[in-house]
Amino acid sequence: MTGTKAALAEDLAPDSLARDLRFVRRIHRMRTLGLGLGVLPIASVLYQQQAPPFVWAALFLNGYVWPHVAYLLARRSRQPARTEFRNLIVDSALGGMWIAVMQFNLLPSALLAVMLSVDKIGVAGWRFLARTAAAQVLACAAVSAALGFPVQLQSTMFNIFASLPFLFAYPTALSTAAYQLGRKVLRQNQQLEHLNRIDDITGLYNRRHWEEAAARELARYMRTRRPAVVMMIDLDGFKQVNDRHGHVVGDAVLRSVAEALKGAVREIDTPARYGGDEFCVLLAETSAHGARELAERLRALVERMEFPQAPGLHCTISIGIAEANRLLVSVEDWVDLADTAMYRAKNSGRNRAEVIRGLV
Ligand SMILES: Nc1nc2c(ncn2[C@@H]2O[C@H](COP(=O)(O)OP(=O)(O)OP(=O)(O)O)[C@@H](O)[C@H]2O)c(=O)[nH]1
Repeated sequence: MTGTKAALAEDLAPDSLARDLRFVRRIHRMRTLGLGLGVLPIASVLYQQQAPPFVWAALFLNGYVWPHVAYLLARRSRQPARTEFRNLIVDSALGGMWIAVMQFNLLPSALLAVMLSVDKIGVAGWRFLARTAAAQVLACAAVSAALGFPVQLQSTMFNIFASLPFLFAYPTALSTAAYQLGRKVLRQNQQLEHLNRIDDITGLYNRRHWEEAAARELARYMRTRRPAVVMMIDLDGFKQVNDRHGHVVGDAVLRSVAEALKGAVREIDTPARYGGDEFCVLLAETSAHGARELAERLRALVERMEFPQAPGLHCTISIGIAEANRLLVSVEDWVDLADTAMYRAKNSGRNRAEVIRGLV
């Protein structure tokens, strides 16, 4: 597997540890920033309340120790993502607790409640928010009840200033993370789309991609009457190669022929694996005459090939060539024509190229 393919497979796997750990790291960064800055508005209220030292200690632990504890818990867990979701619920509960301790001081409390909601939606949507909000409300109600339901809504200028860094920095960081995630998904979709068009064994384009390219070329031919050729190439007696030498050697033969094909055609041509032991090439701006020269070169190349895994093995190919003509209605017609030429080559003794002429 190529690096890209391996990374993509890992990301798309239903249970990928590496992906979970990336998720845990992302949450750790957001939590460290959010709590680091979230401490400021809470501290401004505690300062005004002249809170006792143990409350300050609790704030310090929550703001600067809990992010690292949560990270370690998730990292060491067998199911890091699941543990991280649990940590996020704890975050919300602790947030609810601080709202009660601040006696619902309006701006810091609203800020805390909003930030703890938007990041949950960003991580896992509205359903998850419902769970975390429940934890937040319960913790808030319990602590407020324990304190005798004190309410002091008014926010001072000091509270407002202390809230500003959190107010600006956290949403910015959240939207940056969401943007990066969106870009990544887009990139992965593009990679997937590309991989869906590549043949695994040979690395050539597959039939799906090739047929689309051939349809475009046929449409171009109909508009411009510029020559174009479809070439079908089939290995001779490939079943025997597999039977005698095994499928690993068979695959190596397919790869070698694909390499020869890639090396022989021009940038504007489209070689592909049509399926099984059959290859196809779309040759733009090429007449049947030019295609025959290429076919001959290719035929000679394959005939001379040697395979270290199977000394003494020699392979040949039969090639059918069909130029585009105005009676072609579809790519299938064009392929049929080239296939007919290829079967003629097989029936005439193999290891040769045949051009089909005229409008069939
Ligand atoms: N190793 C390998 N073999 C494949 C693959 N795909 C198809 N084949 C084999 O290719 C062989 C094609 O055989 P046939 O279509 O009968 O043709 P042939 O033996 O080449 O005979 P002619 O075409 O008449 O010369 C079959 O044995 C398939 O199993 C593949 O990806 N790898």
